[in-house]
Amino acid sequence: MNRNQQPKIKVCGLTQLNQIHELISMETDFLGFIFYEKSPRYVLDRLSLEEILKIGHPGKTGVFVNDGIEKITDITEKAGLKLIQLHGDESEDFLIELKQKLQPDVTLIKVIRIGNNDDETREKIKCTLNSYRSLVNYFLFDTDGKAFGGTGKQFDWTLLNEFKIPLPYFLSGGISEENIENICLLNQQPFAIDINSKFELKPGDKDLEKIKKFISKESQRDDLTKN
Ligand SMILES: O=C(O)c1ccccc1NCC(=O)[C@H](O)[C@H](O)COP(=O)(O)O
Repeated sequence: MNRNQQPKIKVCGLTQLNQIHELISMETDFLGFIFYEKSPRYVLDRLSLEEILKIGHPGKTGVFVNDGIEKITDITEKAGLKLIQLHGDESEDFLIELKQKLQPDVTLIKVIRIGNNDDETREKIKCTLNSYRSLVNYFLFDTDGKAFGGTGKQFDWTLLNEFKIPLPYFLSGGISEENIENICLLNQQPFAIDINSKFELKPGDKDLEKIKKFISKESQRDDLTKN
């Protein structure tokens, strides 16, 4: 199994320690913890900050939606987060201030939520890519819906082919074993794939067998590409 050439895997919405340890043994690259209280995957309903701190993994990612700087920096420190995913409408000024308050080794991901395939969406993507490219390490494209995230819905990936994406990016939004086949249609391959609700028994309770099969299939895809 060689996973060097293919997108990395992020599993988001984790709430159970036994599942987290299994995912680490499967070499999952990023573990996503949701600190948005309105999410059915709100991690602090199930795990304490001390428990998250004890998880030794370089891809511990905290997902925040329109939170204040103090809350984000406090949780980042107490939970030992390595990446922060900003999933709301955080402004550029907010990001500048946040970066000043965080340890320099914390990685930032700016989410771009994509709605309809129309000119308004194109403008939003273009503006966000331009304005945030020097402020963050990665972009993450997700589907815009009634909820901020975890919608289980896919956006029109072909929209991404209209842009030169200036940073490595995470592809997200309703990714499943079926639609991942279409990743080959993307001109610029994602740095990572973010999976969530399509791999759950119920919100926050992951289907580990399904994830294992997905990871193994992705690895085979890479091996086949090289043969
Ligand atoms: O998953 C949530 O409940 C959630 C709520 C609010 C903001 C973000 C949230 N999830 C963040 C993620 O990175 C998800 O993996 C992403 O939204 C894709 O989820 P899905 O469409 O279910 O695959």
